[in-house]
Amino acid sequence: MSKQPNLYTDPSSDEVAARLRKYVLQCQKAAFERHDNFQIAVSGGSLPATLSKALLAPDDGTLDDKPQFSKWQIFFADERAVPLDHEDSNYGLLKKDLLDKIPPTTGSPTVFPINVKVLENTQEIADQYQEVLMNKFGGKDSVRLPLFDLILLGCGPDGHTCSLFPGHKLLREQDSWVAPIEDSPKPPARRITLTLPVVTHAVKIAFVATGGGKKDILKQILETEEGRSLPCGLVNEQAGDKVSWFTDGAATEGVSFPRKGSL
Ligand SMILES: O=C(O)[C@H](O)[C@@H](O)[C@H](O)[C@H](O)COP(=O)(O)O
Repeated sequence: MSKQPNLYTDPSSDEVAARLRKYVLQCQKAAFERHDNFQIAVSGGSLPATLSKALLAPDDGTLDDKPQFSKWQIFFADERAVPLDHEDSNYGLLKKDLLDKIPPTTGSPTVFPINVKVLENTQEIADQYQEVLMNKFGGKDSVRLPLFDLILLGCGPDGHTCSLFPGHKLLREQDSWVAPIEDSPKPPARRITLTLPVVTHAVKIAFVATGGGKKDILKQILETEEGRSLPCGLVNEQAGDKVSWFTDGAATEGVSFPRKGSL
């Protein structure tokens, strides 16, 4: 894939959230032209809080500026093998930061958490989550890969994304849609994650990275050869201009990769 990802840099995290809102709503509009719902996957980390700031801001009264939550289907790009009310749960985080704050009059998204009855077996959590995806996106025999309208991701300080970590064998997984990981270097160790082919197949992929703690890794991912083989770099390489990075000035200080102006 020769096309480059889109890099957007705004001065503050509030402005990042405002731009992210516009982008998500553009993706929603494009999804409604293809089908009657908006199918997204989200990660954990700081993303749910930024998403909440973006999506719960007052709208301008037009349909294009409203998240139509009742038509949203929200899946998890990765999840930790813990109960849904555990402080490490990505579902729990999304619930606290976003879902619980959506005004009931706006309509509620349909959310697809992991099956907590099989927590002791990460392979089984992954298999069951893959089955959830098969039901929603067509079985594995009828579609090669699920096609998310949008996947929203974070970027770890080592260049990981979802629960795909640098140098890990999971980066080579080609067959499964959802895979278990028992040795995540970021705690907790036991998780499930969408695989790289699923992530890069999505219609659009957005990374949100803010704060000075991200500047070294962003420079590496966007500007160096070795950064291209990190998980975030592989997404850039394989999905090209389907990928957009939403960053603030602190996260991209010293990064000379060309910025995009408007969305
Ligand atoms: O569940 C997880 O641990 C995440 O999905 C992980 O991939 C996260 O998105 C990054 O580590 C960035 O996290 P921050 O946004 O908090 O830096």
